[in-house]
Amino acid sequence: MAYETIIVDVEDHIATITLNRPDSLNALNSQLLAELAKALKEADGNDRVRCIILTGNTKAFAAGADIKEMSEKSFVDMYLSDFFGDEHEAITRIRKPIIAAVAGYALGGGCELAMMCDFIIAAENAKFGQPEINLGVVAGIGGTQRLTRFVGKSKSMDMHLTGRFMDAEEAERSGLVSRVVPAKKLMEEAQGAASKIAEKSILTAMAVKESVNRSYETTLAEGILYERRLFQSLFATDDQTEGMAAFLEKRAAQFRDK
Ligand SMILES: CCCCCCCCCCCCC[C@H](O)CC(=O)SCCNC(=O)CCNC(=O)[C@H](O)C(C)(C)COP(=O)(O)OP(=O)(O)OC[C@H]1O[C@@H](n2cnc3c(N)ncnc32)[C@H](O)[C@@H]1OP(=O)(O)O
Repeated sequence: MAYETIIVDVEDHIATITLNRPDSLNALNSQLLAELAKALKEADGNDRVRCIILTGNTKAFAAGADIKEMSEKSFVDMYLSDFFGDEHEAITRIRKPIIAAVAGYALGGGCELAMMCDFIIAAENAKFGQPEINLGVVAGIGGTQRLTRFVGKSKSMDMHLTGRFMDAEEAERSGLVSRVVPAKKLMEEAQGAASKIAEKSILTAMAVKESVNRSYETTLAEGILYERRLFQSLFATDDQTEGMAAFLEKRAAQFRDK
């Protein structure tokens, strides 16, 4: 399908989705979000795809929701349509791993989008923030909830109340991002991580994603039980047999998603 606001490239079992509204620093308008939802769903359903990378350009991952588009909305518009409700569902239902490769600005909805991915690899020039307070609103798609869980109340409250940005070094130090690399190495690093994930059993990769995400939804005891049942259930797969046999035979495992 031809997209206008994103670019989709599928190669070597990796789907790379690039946000492509450079004139507005990839502001997330309804068209881009609809195209992104469709592309993510297609990648998730494409048997050739084993890992997804979501990225922007060197200046911006996404500078947030499109302020011009939102400025024309009323409470009634937002509430009756449950604005952004479908978008949240669309990304949280994706079962394959999604890596956010962030350079430049990831602000507001851009930061929230990156946090909904499975992990973030940041370029040294990345800047994260939830500056919605400057617009007279709070974050609207998980920013106050995920950032607080990821970096702690004090830093999250600081960022939401002051609207300040955090740079890549602070983001890594606070646990928001997994790795920081030179901007020119960002896609190489993200593709390297995606390639490693693509070599694993998709069954196990999906189970890992479910189990880690479950830790934000339940108690420790319930989460440990959920994880243990997933661990036990994977012993019913050929991939577990292959993985352990390969180790003992000192060879690379050949997983077949069975
Ligand atoms: C489908 C799959 C799942 C998807 C789910 C996740 C996505 C959810 C998206 C919706 C989220 C809604 C809830 C969210 O919490 C609400 C928000 O995001 S509110 C917006 C928050 N962001 C901001 O407040 C940042 C605004 N921008 C700035 O502060 C500055 O632009 C900057 C980033 C500091 C850069 O400053 P400069 O370098 O000076 O550049 P300019 O300001 O001149 O910008 C260049 C150009 O881009 C336009 N622009 C920048 N940001 C936005 C924006 N957010 N919306 C619209 N347009 C933007 C700016 O107007 C300039 O355009 P020009 O004037 O040149 O035409």
